Amino acid sequence: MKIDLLNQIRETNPVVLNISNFVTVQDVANGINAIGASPIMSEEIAETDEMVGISNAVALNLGAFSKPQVDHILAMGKAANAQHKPLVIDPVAVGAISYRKKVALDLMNQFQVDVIRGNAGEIAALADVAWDAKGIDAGSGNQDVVEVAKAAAKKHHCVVILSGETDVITDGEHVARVFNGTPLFQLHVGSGDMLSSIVGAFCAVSDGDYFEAAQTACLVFASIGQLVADQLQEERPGTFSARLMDELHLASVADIEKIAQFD
Ligand SMILES: Nc1ncnc2c1ncn2[C@@H]1O[C@H](COP(=O)(O)OP(=O)(O)OP(=O)(O)O)[C@@H](O)[C@H]1O
Ligand SMILES: Cc1ncsc1CCO
Ligand SMILES: [Mg+2]
Repeated sequence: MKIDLLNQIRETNPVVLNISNFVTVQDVANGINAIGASPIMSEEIAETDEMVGISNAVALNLGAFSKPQVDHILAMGKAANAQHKPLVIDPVAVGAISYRKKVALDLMNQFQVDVIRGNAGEIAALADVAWDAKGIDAGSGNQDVVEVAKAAAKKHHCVVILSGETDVITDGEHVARVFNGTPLFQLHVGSGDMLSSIVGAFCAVSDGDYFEAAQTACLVFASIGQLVADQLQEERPGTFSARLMDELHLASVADIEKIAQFD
């Protein structure tokens, strides 16, 4: 685990280009900014090549798309591949809505993603493993999440992050797990979206080792959430979300090293 990648983000301020969803776009932009990278969002297909050109990573969020946006997402993914920019996808609710799964698979057949970041319900759907996903949430299932994540990574030839109480990160062979976090993340819609785009920021400074970038992003994000939760007297989702932004900006590598739990 190379926690020092956090300092590299803060030193080099990489540009992370996002297709976001209208629900969480502000949190995603501020989360990227707070951790030390530079967000830019796009809604116009005509600017795709130029946008990808100025970016150091691309994050595609499938949280709320219409047909014209699917064309835009496709163009963005293809441009990221053509311009050799790291590409992350967040397949929101593909476990709950069959149309979304079809669109996500169709897109991923036409470009190669470097990292997929989703919860157990989403990753199980992309691995074709039985799971009872619930809307945008993970839902429930009794398969081993490590095996689910490995199957998805092998199927899609990329790094997979299956997030949850324990985050599982795998390239299909090697597996890392992050045990940090807080249930308060679940009370803030968009925690997952923020993580996916922050994975993009870590990929941007990773020299092409996206497995390491993905692990480190999970460790940093989950640990910072845990730091915040540890400071609260009771469950306060509003305070958590504001303090999360503060600590994404303020937390040091040493703060994270003190509480980091992973294997
Ligand atoms: N029960 C939990 N305990 C500790 N940490 C958690 C728990 N559930 C989720 N997390 C953390 O929350 C963050 C977001 O992951 P999550 O799996 O909730 O994404 P998601 O389901 O896509 O969320 P969203 O609803 O925002 O799209 C990750 O850092 C993960 O480690
Ligand atoms: C609530 C919700 N609906 C579509 S996207 C989204 C935010 C989580 O991605
Ligand atoms: Mg999500």
